[in-house]
Amino acid sequence: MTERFTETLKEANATAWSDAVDHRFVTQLFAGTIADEVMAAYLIQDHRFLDSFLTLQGAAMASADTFEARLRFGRFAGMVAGEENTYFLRAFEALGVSEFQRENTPDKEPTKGFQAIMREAAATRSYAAALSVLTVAEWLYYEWAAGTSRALPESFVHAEWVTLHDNPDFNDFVAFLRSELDRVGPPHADVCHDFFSRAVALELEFFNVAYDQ
Ligand SMILES: Cc1ncc(C[n+]2csc(CCO)c2C)c(N)n1
Repeated sequence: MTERFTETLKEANATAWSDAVDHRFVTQLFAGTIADEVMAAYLIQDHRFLDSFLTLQGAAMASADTFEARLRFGRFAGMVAGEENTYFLRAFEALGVSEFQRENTPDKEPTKGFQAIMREAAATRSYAAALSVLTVAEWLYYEWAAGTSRALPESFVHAEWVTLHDNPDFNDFVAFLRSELDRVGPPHADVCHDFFSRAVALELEFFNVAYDQ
């Protein structure tokens, strides 16, 4: 049997991929030992990431070649815009992050990098390009979160950040993205490799800079 296209993409970026999935951010998140300042710095940047992510998802929805896919993106966008946004607001309150602090914290480099690559992918109007970036953002998070044998940390700030990325809806969406990219990617392999590998590098940097205070 030939290998899935998405598996080939991941293998081409195996080192950066596993450095991100096994990052100390993940280990400390599960252990509940992550410093509040690190978690706060990460979530301030990630809330902005979510904004550009939703923009790219809109582009994927527009460029998708089937009605089924458009429905699937639409359902997921509703979920992200609803529940997920309330997590951020509750977490900011629990961590004592004020609106003033959020508004006056500059974008870090990987946040800017993600905003740029998402705009770039959307501007290509290519479904395969948009999927390449979205698949990294979802699948990589699925891989670190879906450690079934690990107990959940106590604080909801930590525990919900795990369960948001390990639940049936999310896991199903990751499977959907992969199967779409397997289906439409191969004729555009170069474009997919390019976007995929830049997105993996940005994911790793995104974790790294949460520790720069
Ligand atoms: C840097 C960064 N990369 C990926 C994700 C994961 N992610 C982003 S949007 C989204 C959809 C709804 O959860 C998911 C899973 C993240 N949060 N931050």
